[in-house]
Amino acid sequence: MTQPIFLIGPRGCGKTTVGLELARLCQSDFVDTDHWLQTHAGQSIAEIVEQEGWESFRARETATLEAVAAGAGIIATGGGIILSAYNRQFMREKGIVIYLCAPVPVLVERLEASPEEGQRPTLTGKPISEEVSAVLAERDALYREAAHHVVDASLPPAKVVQNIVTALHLACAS
Ligand SMILES: Nc1ncnc2c1ncn2[C@@H]1O[C@H](COP(=O)(O)OP(=O)(O)O)[C@@H](O)[C@H]1O
Ligand SMILES: O=C(O)C1=C[C@@H](OP(=O)(O)O)[C@@H](O)[C@H](O)C1
Ligand SMILES: [Mg+2]
Repeated sequence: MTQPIFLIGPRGCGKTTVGLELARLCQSDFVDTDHWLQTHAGQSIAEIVEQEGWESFRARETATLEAVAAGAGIIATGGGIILSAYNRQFMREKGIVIYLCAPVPVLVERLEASPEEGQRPTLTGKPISEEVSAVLAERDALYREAAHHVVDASLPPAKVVQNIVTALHLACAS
């Protein structure tokens, strides 16, 4: 692997889970932009958003993306990374971008089981089921615009990983 692989998609599609497993299989480095950002800030995303607002978080997210993309590993991004045209173009030019695509009911079920509110403060103030539907309707076209490949993320993690390995012709164990 000579360039980074960016995993994009909505909250709950499995970017962090699949990214970790893919990195393990391919013996690659793994970075999660949300984890990196929170560790370096010494604050959770919920705290940053509460104290400084979403715009400040988005600026930090872009700085994080630039910082972590120097290597050639697997990069799990946050669900809103594609809101910035700069980020979309940066990822496309710098590496391979994969959209983990899953339908609303699957995302809602996962997020209700594992809300991780410190990392996922509300985006709309609506209940999860309404929020996921509204946000995906706004962002699906942006995920597709940014992506080189779209994979079905409703499958079990190991299967999603395998489909990425196949789509990218990666020389990893299977
Ligand atoms: N392919 C999958 N099948 C079943 N559950 C999954 C899958 N991918 C992720 N999950 C679960 O969904 C939740 C959110 O996953 P996560 O990797 O944090 O998503 P993201 O980083 O895209 O927001 C976690 O509880 C995780 O275990
Ligand atoms: O969809 C979003 O706008 C966000 C998704 C979160 O990441 P995950 O997609 O890993 O949950 C995190 O970056 C932040 O709460 C914003
Ligand atoms: Mg994540």
